[in-house]
Amino acid sequence: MTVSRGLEGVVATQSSISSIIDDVLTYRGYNIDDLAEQASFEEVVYLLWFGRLPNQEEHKVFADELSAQTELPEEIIAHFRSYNLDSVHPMAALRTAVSMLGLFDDEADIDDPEANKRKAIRLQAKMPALVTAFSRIRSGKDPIAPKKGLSIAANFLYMLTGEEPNDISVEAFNKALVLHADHELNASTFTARVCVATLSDMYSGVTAAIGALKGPLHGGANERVMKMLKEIGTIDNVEPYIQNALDNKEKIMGFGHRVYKTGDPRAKHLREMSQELTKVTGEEKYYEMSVAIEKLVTGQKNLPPNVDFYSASVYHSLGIDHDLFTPIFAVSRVSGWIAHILEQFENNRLIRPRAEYVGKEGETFIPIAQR
Ligand SMILES: CC(=O)SCCNC(=O)CCNC(=O)[C@H](O)C(C)(C)COP(=O)(O)OP(=O)(O)OC[C@H]1O[C@@H](n2cnc3c(N)ncnc32)[C@H](O)[C@@H]1OP(=O)(O)O
Ligand SMILES: O=C([O-])CC(=O)C(=O)O
Repeated sequence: MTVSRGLEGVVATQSSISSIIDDVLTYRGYNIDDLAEQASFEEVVYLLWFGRLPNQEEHKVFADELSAQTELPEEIIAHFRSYNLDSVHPMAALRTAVSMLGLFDDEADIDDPEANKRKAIRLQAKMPALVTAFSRIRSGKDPIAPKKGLSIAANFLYMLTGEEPNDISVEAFNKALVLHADHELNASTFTARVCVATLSDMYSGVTAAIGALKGPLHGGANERVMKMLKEIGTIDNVEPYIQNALDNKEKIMGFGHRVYKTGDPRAKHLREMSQELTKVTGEEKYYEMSVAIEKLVTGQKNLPPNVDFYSASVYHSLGIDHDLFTPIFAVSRVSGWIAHILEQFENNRLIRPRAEYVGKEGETFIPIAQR
């Protein structure tokens, strides 16, 4: 048996959703750079699920279908209110809430392609509502319904704050959603596929994926990046802080990647957005500190920043609480998880690798009374 630790380099499935070839990322054959600059998040969701870009009419119908399904069951709102809101992490709340959503979906366990598409719309539509409702409830406010006619990006910011966001914020947030939507066989997407390959349901697959995204080696890194920026505090402290961390062989959050070797193509968009948005907020120091960190880490370790690095200062500049950064990742990535779940169902086979056994052998059983 040959063991590949962390399944590095193992090709576990074929997929026609997104590709990373020579450090270029595409969704359904479209370069991420074009999508980031020109597409709405709704268009990207459509593209991921149905394999092609919508025309204007299809886009409108799809956006209307999504906006008609945002309402949350009262029981989930009540559940949020019952938590110890000082200590529950929003990713944990989201994980449980998505699992609960399955309890209120009459088609949750119905496994046919049309029912799966309807579930996909319900699930995607409710994710922003879940994250913003939890955020408002823990600040002692009531959740607010989305505003008709606003995009998913605009509505997220509206439901979070209660105020209609400006165009710069909406454009930036839409771009962030586009950039995070799918990424080949990353850990959370693989988790979703493993789960539904047992012929379990979509809610189980997405719940499992949220659990995988939560960890700091994956989606949870964006919150940790912001924690690091706050700890560093000033541009003068970047060098000693990072040098000390590198000398102690600590991982610098937001750097490195299993697949990209020359750099993550999403990072440059987020770097640009970070520069623009920090100018607007007057907190340029977060952009400047980030650039200085990048210089040190790439210089010394040859590790380029990944998608999580500059997204931290972007979301901070949009006034978003730091522990909502990873839930926002999930609001976007659920589109990719669903695309992969649908693809897995289309051509399913149980996913069950092997482990090389390295434990004891030939042990003699001693009955419990004699041990
Ligand atoms: C959306 C996303 O999921 S993007 C990734 C988000 N995660 C992070 O930003 C967390 C920080 N980064 C990391 O932990 C890693 O780079 C990962 C998890 C992304 C990829 O990990 P792997 O491919 O397993 O690489 P691995 O962890 O084995 O690292 C290889 C070497 O690079 C070093 N390295 C990797 N990432 C970093 C980092 N961020 N800071 C410092 N050193 C690092 C490791 O210490 C290791 O060094 P060694 O060979 O001297 O022991
Ligand atoms: O692909 C990965 O391993 C992690 C990542 O960048 C993502 O999920 O966006």
